[in-house]
Amino acid sequence: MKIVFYGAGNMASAIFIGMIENKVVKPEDIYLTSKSQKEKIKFFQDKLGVNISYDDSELLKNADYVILASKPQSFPDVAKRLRPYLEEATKIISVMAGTQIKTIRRELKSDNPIARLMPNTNAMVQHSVSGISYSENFPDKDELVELMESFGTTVVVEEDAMHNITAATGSGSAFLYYIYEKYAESLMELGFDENEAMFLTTNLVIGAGKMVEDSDLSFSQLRKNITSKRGTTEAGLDALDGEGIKSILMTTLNAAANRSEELSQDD
Ligand SMILES: NC(=O)C1=CN([C@@H]2O[C@H](COP(=O)(O)OP(=O)(O)OC[C@H]3O[C@@H](n4cnc5c(N)ncnc54)[C@H](O)[C@@H]3O)[C@@H](O)[C@H]2O)C=CC1
Ligand SMILES: O=C(O)[C@@H]1CCC=N1
Repeated sequence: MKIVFYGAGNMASAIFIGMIENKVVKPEDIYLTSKSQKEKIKFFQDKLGVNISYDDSELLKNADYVILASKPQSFPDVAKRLRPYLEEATKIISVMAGTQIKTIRRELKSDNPIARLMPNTNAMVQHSVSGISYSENFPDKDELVELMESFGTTVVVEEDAMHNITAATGSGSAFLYYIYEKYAESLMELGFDENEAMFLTTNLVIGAGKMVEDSDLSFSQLRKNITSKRGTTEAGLDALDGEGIKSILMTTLNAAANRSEELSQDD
């Protein structure tokens, strides 16, 4: 198997590190190229044993998969590199937010099989939840799902649903990290110093994550188990509802999904 990553930034590296750590793909099957991060990909070569190259003809020769992992705005440059050497049977997997299959096809000027994948950086710890949608001519879907499940779970969706998946889980962990950041800052306002605030928040997040993973209870039941009648938790939750937590989250998710739609119209 030969898997070539065009782009070796935050998302690509989470994917290939996740794949390698799970031993589904051998480091020697992975090829990296980039534009801006030459030292970083040298580091990946030395640390992980993956291949690196800037020669598109060498990269694309007998490639089974090409992963498009640049920013959407850089895709025209990436397409220019791919066009002369792309072989017919190579499957194209794009993680770019908002870039539609028809745009990828148009820029590559090819009928290659294309799938869009919307993963998240939890791939690095094999916990991405990734949306997948396929072009009509995509063969071996099972092989792709198996590969993508080496770094988490997958859901197959129609391409239109990618905007919502991008908001919900592509961007979703950033929304949660931001809440943790603000939680730690609020603890500092309560009077904890920075180290204490970080220690308390980090352990709270890890503990809550483990409870979600290990317990069969719903989020709502886990919350109820902490909430005493007329107690401290009830007071805090009433304040959170009073501030409109649900509507804040809806505004957040709608803004992200709308941006994905806008990116698809830039095509
Ligand atoms: N960061 C995330 O959590 C997620 C990102 N994505 C998508 O992944 C893509 C990459 O995002 P990040 O990894 O965060 O960006 P990044 O800025 O960390 O990495 C971009 C990579 O593209 C490379 N690149 C740019 N022009 C190139 C060219 N002409 N040839 C080869 N490589 C080129 C850069 O050198 C760099 O390695 C974006 O399209 C984004 O929508 C999708 C899901 C989650
Ligand atoms: O912010 C972005 O556009 C990308 C897509 C999903 C997560 N990061």
